[in-house]
Amino acid sequence: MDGAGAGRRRQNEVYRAGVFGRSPSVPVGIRRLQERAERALDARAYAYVAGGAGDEVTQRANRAAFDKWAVVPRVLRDASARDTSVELFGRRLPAPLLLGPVGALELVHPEADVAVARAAAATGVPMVFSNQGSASMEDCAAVMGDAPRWFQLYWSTSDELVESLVRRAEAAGCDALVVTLDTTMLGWRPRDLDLGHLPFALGKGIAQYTSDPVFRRLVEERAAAPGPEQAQPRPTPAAVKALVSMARAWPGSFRDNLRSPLPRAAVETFLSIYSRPSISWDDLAWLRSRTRLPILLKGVLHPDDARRALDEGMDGLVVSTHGGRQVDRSIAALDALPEVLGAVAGRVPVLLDSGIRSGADVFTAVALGATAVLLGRPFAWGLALAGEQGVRQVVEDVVGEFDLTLGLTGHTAVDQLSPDILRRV
Ligand SMILES: Cc1cc2nc3c(=O)[nH]c(=O)nc-3n(C[C@H](O)[C@H](O)[C@H](O)COP(=O)(O)O)c2cc1C
Ligand SMILES: O=C(O)C(=O)c1ccccc1
Repeated sequence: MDGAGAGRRRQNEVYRAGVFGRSPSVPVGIRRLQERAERALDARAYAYVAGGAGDEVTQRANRAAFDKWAVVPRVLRDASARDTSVELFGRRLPAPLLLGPVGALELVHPEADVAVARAAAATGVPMVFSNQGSASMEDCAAVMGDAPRWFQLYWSTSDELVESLVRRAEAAGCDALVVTLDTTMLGWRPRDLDLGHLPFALGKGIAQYTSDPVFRRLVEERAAAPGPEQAQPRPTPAAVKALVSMARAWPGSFRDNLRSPLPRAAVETFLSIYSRPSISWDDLAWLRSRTRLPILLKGVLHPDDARRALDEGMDGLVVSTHGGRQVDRSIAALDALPEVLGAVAGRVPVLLDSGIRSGADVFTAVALGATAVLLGRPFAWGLALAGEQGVRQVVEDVVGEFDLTLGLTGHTAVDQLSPDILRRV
């Protein structure tokens, strides 16, 4: 779908549906949407998506930060014809909105990333493929036509794997790379820890690895040359699940694979490879020299880091707290945005996520100066309840409310928004 005008058409559809009484496939209001998802999901899947780090102070602060801003609408400005589209890295998007990277979505719905990819393509809103996806970027791209998509990278300990992922993202038609920097280690997440859940989530987010030629070669090398025989501890149920998903990822009979050293080698390789906590600024030049795609850094909250990112030739930032899942008591994303914008001074796009729940939230973030925002948990709730259609409706609802808010505050285009329309309350 073309970007310009798409938002408008969609909003008309939303209205028509409402006026003629077609009931939505998932609740329109975010609270009921999440309540319904909580009832539909098993306790561990719900805890995994809903939960945050520590006492979830940052997760709440991400929402409270929006409540500290109020919109002061303007009247009598003819807002009859509106355009919600924005241009980002040379491409026109239907709204300042993307679907953020969310890993292990198979916990929520069997069609996982592929259902999200179809919904993204249907709405024209870009999908950011997660490095920890439950489906490979190639399988997602295959259902998207030439609709926009980006790839999110977790920096592996293997440069070879990083390079392979980048080449695959280019070949899969991705328009940008998002390097997530706030999750070199998974945060302290009591809900998951209490349910003994983490290895299980990791096991559902391995498709980018098991579909990767470099990863597969490393696993086969490890399986062929096992280290000295060690007494293996009795695997936990979660570890058994991880072994089973790894065994499924290789060709050949599942039973034979499960008996072979492959699954264990795959899990060991994955655990030793998937993250590199030693990553530092010096590593960025290496990535910069290996791709012409725009590179954005996700998880930047400090203005000095924003300045450094520009010095390193980065093309954009995503101000994010990872949805409050990483550092409890970290500053809320929206509270960090103004200083980051000050440091960037308009030189590159600055995106934001963490706490976006509605079109009114998109409006506030964009009015404060964000170029676009990423949606996270809300589309996962839509996916949980109604698969592709649920994601699609959540996206259409957010864009529809954004369009209405734009018009009802006296604007006809996104570039008219500025902090003038907001007051601190
Ligand atoms: C279940 C779940 C899985 C996530 N997985 C990833 C991931 O694989 N990569 C990544 O960069 N961010 C990941 N995130 C963070 C999101 O991209 C985004 O920053 C966050 O969801 C924004 O917060 P919000 O959902 O509360 O708005 C994940 C978030 C959730 C809720
Ligand atoms: O849960 C997350 O927030 C996340 O980023 C992740 C990391 C590893 C596997 C799956 C998701």
